[in-house]
Amino acid sequence: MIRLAANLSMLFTEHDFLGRFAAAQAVGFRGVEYLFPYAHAPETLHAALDETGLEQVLFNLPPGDWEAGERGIASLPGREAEFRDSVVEALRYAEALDCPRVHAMAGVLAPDADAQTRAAHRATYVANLRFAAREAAKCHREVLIEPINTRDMPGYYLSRQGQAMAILEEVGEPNLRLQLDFYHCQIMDGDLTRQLERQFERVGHVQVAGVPQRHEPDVGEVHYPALFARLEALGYSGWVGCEYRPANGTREGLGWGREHGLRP
Ligand SMILES: O=C(O)C(=O)[C@H](O)CO
Ligand SMILES: [Mg+2]
Repeated sequence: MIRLAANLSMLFTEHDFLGRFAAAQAVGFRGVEYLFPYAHAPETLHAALDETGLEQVLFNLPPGDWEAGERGIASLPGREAEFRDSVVEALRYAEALDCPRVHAMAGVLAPDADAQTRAAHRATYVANLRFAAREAAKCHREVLIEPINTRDMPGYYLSRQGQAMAILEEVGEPNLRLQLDFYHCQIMDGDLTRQLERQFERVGHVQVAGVPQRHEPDVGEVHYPALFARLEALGYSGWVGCEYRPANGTREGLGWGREHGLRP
């Protein structure tokens, strides 16, 4: 059974953030994910989950200075203390919201970075992720890494599936897992079904969106019914985050999810 989670950073934006929880529940979503919880007290978000019966399935660690263009700090040399604090803060929220997993964004690498700089980023990334995974293991949480396409996020440090698998292998912590966003995977690597099969044991979360416009999954070049069928055949028991920008209003574009419990 595919369990769909509404990404409240992209869906239901016709409502204010806290109003999006009820809007998602009303059309059949059973879980929610979003970028960052930190603008709200944990108690406020917990109340929104309680009132709707929704599960919190994912959110991101603090990303550095998002407004200034930072997209995570996990691979940035010299920011290790800040990263460690961000792990503690994210896990505080994860425990308060009963959220099983958090995503550590890698950060951006200058396109002209030399080999020494690239090596420093990798070493920092591996050490930071090992710290994060070990801290998360103390409260039975998972930490995820997600390859993100460099068309949407130029210079993002982690952009390829093979790169992510090598990092997971090098860090060597069982609760460090892959956030497989099929949208990014199609843009950067393609071969979606085989990528899923190859990496399945390390997949901690899945996200979907149409390619190339990042609208609903049934808009664009990816045939998601085949991927959903493969996920079920493989026995995927996690969540599928609906991380897309609706082509029109959120409710108008939910027809694709009827067979997965959505009620447009
Ligand atoms: O960009 C994405 O696809 C993500 O899932 C990140 O968590 C937020 O940028
Ligand atoms: Mg994603």
